[in-house]
Amino acid sequence: MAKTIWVLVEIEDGRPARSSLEVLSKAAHLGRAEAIVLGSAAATVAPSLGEFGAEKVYVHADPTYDTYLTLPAVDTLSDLLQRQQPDLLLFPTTYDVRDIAARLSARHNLGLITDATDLRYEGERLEVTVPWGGENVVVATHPYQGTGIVLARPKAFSVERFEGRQAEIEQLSVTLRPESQQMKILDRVEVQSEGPALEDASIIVSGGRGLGKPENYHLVEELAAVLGGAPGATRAIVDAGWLPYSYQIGQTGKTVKPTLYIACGISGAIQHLAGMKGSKYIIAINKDEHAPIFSVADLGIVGDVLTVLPQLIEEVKRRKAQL
Ligand SMILES: Cc1cc2nc3c(=O)[nH]c(=O)nc-3n(C[C@H](O)[C@H](O)[C@H](O)COP(=O)(O)OP(=O)(O)OC[C@H]3O[C@@H](n4cnc5c(N)ncnc54)[C@H](O)[C@@H]3O)c2cc1C
Repeated sequence: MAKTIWVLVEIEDGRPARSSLEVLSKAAHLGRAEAIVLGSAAATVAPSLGEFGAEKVYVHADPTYDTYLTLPAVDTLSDLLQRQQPDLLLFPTTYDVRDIAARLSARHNLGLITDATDLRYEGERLEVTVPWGGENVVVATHPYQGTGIVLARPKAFSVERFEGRQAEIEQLSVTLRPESQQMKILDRVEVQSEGPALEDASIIVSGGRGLGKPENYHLVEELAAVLGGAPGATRAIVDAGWLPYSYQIGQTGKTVKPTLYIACGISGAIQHLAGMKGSKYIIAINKDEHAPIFSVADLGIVGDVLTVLPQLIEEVKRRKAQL
């Protein structure tokens, strides 16, 4: 029998978030995909989800979900889980959803596998692929019967269209508990940046501690700008306060998959590689010819970033001027 897979669909700017649609498309290939959409824009978003693979959508269009952090969503999903037992909750890895998944796992004693890059059913058994440092992966499963939870990495799956599919819509009637309205969102602050977002950029120029000091990071920004890409960073320089966390790429930062990733003064620690080694082409600039980053690079430049970057920027500008 087809597996029933629930996907929690987040809303961004009144539309379903891309990371949710990626996971919904995957769920539709694995079995019967059912979406849950919560918040003031839920009723508007719900009808479009059939096109992305949902066969059924549970809707609760209540603004409380927009105002309070995660707990109202956890309550609603918990109520739904008590009434129905899907085979799997397949969720995108985002800040809120990570929190929701952890709380559901604890409340209902459900197995939780995080950081998935792929999953499939082998008969009744779910096999989840999880990167495990360097070139290694592990295949994990939920050993017990019943619902399991998997959090998938962003960009692990593509968004697909299921032409003509129309989802059945069920309005949830849930009473939201006042005791779950304790963490109120006071303000939403959008970090202003020019050029494409890191997650969407097809070219990323990323800087590390090899840049020497924060004032040199402008070289990374300049190269990203002339190439029409986005600037990124390692945790070392984010932790050092050079840049906000939104720039961090790696295991505890963003996972990116651009066509071209240029690593400048980055050693290539496994935690950094975890977030960028899916890039199609990697260029590394490092003065240490034995730096681990060269093991994943398609093109390696052994040299001082402070010398190489200005030359590269000038050369790109010169060639662009000739176009
Ligand atoms: C649990 C955990 C999670 C982590 N998560 C992340 C994560 O999400 N993202 C992440 O990035 N890191 C993460 N880290 C940290 C990671 O282990 C490394 O410490 C970090 O990636 C190193 O950053 P870096 O390459 O900028 O610095 P370094 O490792 O110090 O490397 C600097 C490099 O620059 C080169 N260099 C120096 N001067 C020059 C120059 N003038 N020109 C050219 N090259 C030069 C050096 O040869 C060296 O290779 C995590 C660590 C842990 C324990």
